Amino acid sequence: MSALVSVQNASKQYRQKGEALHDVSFELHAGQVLGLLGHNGAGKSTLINSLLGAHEYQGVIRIDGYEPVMQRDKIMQNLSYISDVNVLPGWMTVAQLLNYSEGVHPSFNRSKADALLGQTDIKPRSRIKSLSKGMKVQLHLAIVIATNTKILILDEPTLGLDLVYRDTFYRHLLEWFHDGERTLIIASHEVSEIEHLLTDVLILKQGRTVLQSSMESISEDYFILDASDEHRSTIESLKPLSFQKGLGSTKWLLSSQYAAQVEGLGEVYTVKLADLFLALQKEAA
Ligand SMILES: Nc1ncnc2c1ncn2[C@@H]1O[C@H](COP(=O)(O)OP(=O)(O)OP(=O)(O)O)[C@@H](O)[C@H]1O
Repeated sequence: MSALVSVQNASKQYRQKGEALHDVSFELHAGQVLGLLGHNGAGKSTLINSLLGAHEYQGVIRIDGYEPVMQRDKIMQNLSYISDVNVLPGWMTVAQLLNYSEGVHPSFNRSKADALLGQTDIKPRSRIKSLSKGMKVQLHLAIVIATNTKILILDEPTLGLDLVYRDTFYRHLLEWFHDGERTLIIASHEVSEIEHLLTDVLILKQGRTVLQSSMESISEDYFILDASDEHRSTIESLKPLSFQKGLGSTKWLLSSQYAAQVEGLGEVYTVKLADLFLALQKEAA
């Protein structure tokens, strides 16, 4: 099965800023959900804009076999993008946008879009600019779902949405995702919110990859040890990635290569992606 997204040694230099992305590589096949993580300025949007063909880059990128800048019309048939910034045309009504989508996308399933919107408070006659932020995101997702896209990129999709909207958004997203041969890239700062959705993770810092792994390997490669402070110096010699002090004990984030050496020293827990994300941001600071 060929990759839906293939990125080899992608780099990007902005004229005024210098290098914002350095030598990033990954591949995504159907069924994979990649979490693209990094603090502000890490290079997430730069990478996404390269995938969308929005700017020139160095390296080789293929979206469903097509090169994003030269073959943008081709990639847009199977690639959709939802961001926190409002990209829907505010002057249109919901019905006009659906008519338009039906006109430009041959595979657009109007009855699917109508059914999804029927579950929301969004009315066909409403102007898009009069919708709340949460409603706009729901509308955008309904259009993406009805367009039957293969590759979806989400850039902080739920920023500013309340918990109920977030929950509905991710529920619809997952139902749609599991209903076809698709891949998903989710860029976010909200690690704990998306952690359970991911199959893979790519963490960037200052344009460079600091962690690239499947979620399965993360729990195999790292663990948390909650140990009494009498063991502090033993554990410190094992190069912990981070630690969190509690009352009389400390939680250490350790690499699995040291598992045998700390046996019996305390309680062992599975590592959360959020712990690892924070530790790596500090470590490489
Ligand atoms: N159009 C541009 N021109 C010049 N520099 C840019 C441009 N866009 C981004 N940068 C710079 O490139 C670096 C990476 O920015 P980018 O927006 O890709 O990060 P990000 O991970 O998406 O951050 P955030 O989470 O804050 O959106 C930053 O130092 C930023 O200032």
